[in-house]
Amino acid sequence: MSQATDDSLVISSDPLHPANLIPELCRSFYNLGWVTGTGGGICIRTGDKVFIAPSGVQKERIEPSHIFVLPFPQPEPSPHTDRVFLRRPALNLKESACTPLFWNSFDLRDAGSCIHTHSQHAVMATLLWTGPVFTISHQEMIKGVRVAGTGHALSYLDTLVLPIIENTPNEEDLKDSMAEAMTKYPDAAGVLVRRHGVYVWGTDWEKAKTQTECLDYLFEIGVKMKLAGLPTVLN
Ligand SMILES: CSC[C@@H](O)[C@@H](O)C(=O)COP(=O)(O)O
Ligand SMILES: [Zn+2]
Repeated sequence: MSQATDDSLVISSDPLHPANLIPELCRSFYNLGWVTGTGGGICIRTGDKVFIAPSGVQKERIEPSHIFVLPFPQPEPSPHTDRVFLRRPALNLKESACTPLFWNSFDLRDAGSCIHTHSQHAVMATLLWTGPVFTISHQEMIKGVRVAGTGHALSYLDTLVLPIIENTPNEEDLKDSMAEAMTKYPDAAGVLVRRHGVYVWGTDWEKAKTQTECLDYLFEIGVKMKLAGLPTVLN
């Protein structure tokens, strides 16, 4: 495994540098209840570099020096190669267990950012929608979600459909079922994970963030509607 420690890749006075944005965004996601108890996170890809937070740490207390930088694409895997890094933190940290799932969004959707939340609204949606998809229609916030997460915006008249995959004991093991769901539902902007949370991506961090906000709103109102006995999809 590479031991690169090039701090210039993560130390910048630019507040919009990914290594500054990830800690700032994780703090705001923590306050929304999306990344508490070390769960959840966000990654940002700028062309050929991917910026990823460490695993198992308080996500609201990450510092730029804790960020991993990986090349995109990764070199071809072989029995003798491991994940390749351009920069690893000096501290004894491991990259987020979400890394292979974030990679699905780059490989399959050419995303520039992917967000993983443990929002209770997402988890409740996966409990009340017991089948393979979450669906909702006739909600204004549907217009803030894009086809495939990276295409054009949905219309008020579109029904939002998001696949739900089953959880696994280890986050990494969700990679294949997430990829399968993305292939089966090519227009979906994210993938829900039952009893766990959601992955949402976009062309850049701004669009990943606003789509996650719209989807979280739709999960919350959908759950409330279902509990109130109201239909969530109208004809
Ligand atoms: C409460 S621990 C949750 C983790 O196992 C996992 O689900 C998660 O989302 C975060 O993984 P991490 O490796 O800390 O980035
Ligand atoms: Zn998780």
